Amino acid sequence: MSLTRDAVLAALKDIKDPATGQDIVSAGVVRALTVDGGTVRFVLEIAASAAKAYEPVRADAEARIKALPGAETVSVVLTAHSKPDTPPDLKPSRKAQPAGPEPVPGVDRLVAIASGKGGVGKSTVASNLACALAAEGRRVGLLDADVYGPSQPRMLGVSGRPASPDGKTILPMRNYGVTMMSIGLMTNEGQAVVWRGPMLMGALQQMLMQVQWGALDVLLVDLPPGTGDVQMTLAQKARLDGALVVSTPQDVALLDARKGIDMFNQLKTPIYGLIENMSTHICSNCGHEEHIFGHGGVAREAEKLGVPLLAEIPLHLDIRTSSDGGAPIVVSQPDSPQAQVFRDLARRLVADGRA
Ligand SMILES: Nc1ncnc2c1ncn2[C@@H]1O[C@H](COP(=O)(O)OP(=O)(O)OP(=O)(O)O)[C@@H](O)[C@H]1O
Repeated sequence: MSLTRDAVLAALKDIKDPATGQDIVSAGVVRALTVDGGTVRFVLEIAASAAKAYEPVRADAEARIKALPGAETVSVVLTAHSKPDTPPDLKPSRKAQPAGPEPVPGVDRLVAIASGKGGVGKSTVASNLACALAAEGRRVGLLDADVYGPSQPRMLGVSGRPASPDGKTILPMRNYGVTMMSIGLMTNEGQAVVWRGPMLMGALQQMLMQVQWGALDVLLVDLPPGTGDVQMTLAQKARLDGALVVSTPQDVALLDARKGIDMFNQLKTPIYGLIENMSTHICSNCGHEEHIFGHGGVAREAEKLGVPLLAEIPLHLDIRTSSDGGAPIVVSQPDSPQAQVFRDLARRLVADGRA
């Protein structure tokens, strides 16, 4: 029996909206529902501050739809409300946006660096990979789209405001051979920013399309963790060539990484591979190796998912201190074994024509 939109809506009507007490369909929380064969996708549009309260609702909705006859793949994402009352800081200068993904001008390849879970070292991988690609002679850009914790200015030792001489385009920053732009350079330092859906889209689109990236072999995009607006917007607005998914070996991180991979599959973005970070701990005093977070989990997961495991990056104090100090280990200790892992990753991506 094939799954119908009505059957999906009927199942969702059994779920109560915590904010209004109505069912989530009547409360207008369910948006952008598509039912395509056995694939069901929709968003739950909620207030930005209510994300925690709605996670059980999201999980419940996903479980109920999955249990319907004919349901195969179900994607439910939480997205923040679009209240028109707060004007965005960042106004895209173009009004009508063309539908469908566009190439980023001058950029040959657009590659996302994603993680399902926060704090797994996605930004550390992104900055080191960018520097390693630059060391291979590639023209590389890094767009820090981690709206919830932009860390690339600190990791790449970049500060100051990007200039906009004509008021329309933005000049990117540059360090260690990497052309970079970060959402953190466009907001005031230390200022908490609550991004709503449309603001995110505007800011991301502006950073992709209005920054003068110049001619680049590859533009890496450091995404926020998880599966939300930024990921969706990126895949819908820009022609994304592929994604690298970073995970630590723990089960919880892997579980989230799987969700990330599922999302990219649904967005039809090829997964170039998994990167295991904090793979083994190497003691900075004695060099002793220890598998703090377990070992082999990401390799097993990669095999299960049929994607390559591209790198296993050790947990090493120097990786953290170098990033904290504004010179990634690939730059500050290029001949160290830790830097070598990133350089091997860069070489592999170049050899495969992906960077
Ligand atoms: N392999 C590693 N060895 C040592 N420290 C690491 C390693 N990878 C990341 N770290 C440290 O872990 C912390 C989190 O890393 P990072 O900011 O790159 O994670 P993230 O996944 O981008 O986080 P967020 O969820 O905030 O975007 C940082 O202090 C970083 O220096």
